[in-house]
Amino acid sequence: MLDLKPTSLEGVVEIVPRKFDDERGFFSETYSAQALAEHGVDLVFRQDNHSYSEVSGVLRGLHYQLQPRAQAKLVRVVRGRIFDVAVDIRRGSPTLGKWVGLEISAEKWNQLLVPVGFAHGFVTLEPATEVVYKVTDYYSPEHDRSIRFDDPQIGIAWPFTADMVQLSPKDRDALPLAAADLFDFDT
Ligand SMILES: Cc1cn([C@H]2C[C@H](O)[C@@H](COP(=O)(O)OP(=O)(O)O[C@H]3O[C@@H](C)C(=O)[C@@H](O)[C@H]3O)O2)c(=O)[nH]c1=O
Repeated sequence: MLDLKPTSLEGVVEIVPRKFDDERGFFSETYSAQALAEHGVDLVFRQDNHSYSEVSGVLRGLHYQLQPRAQAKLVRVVRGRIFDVAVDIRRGSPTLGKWVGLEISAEKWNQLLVPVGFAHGFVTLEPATEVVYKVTDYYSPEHDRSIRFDDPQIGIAWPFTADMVQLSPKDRDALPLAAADLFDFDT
């Protein structure tokens, strides 16, 4: 049982799994292929990822893998909070370059589904934040790409200014959208 909420970008959806609280704590099915299929989401996930960020303001992104190793992602937070972002990077898409961002947290128990064709990134809003996400293909460094998180052409309203965030060297050297390898709209 889960709730599916559309966002302003078609295909990017917020998912809220049911959570059963009781005197011991809670129980929740955090992923059910069947429950997602009932909502028309038919994906095969092949890898689970878990990242830990020590401080608030750690920004990872905007990342994607090119075809044929593209990944859809199902993102959740088991500790702390993030501002999670998906950007449409499909050439020919009516929403090319548009972004959607929302808070994903352990407290809200929500998830973000980022389809193939979108770049993904997040910034931590609390220290010791742990993000756990499923991806539909294996990591492939040759296909791995990063787009600048602060590309003015995209204009993401991050909750931190660029001088406040902590980036990896790869993300510091990322290309703007205009210079990036994109997807085709029909992929
Ligand atoms: C992403 C990834 C990284 N690694 C390794 C490579 C590197 O040595 C180390 C850290 O990698 P990165 O700096 O790319 O990690 P990170 O910046 O956390 O990358 C992640 O960011 C978020 C926003 C995403 O959407 C993910 O798909 C992924 O790109 O982990 C793997 O072994 N498997 C993987 O799937």
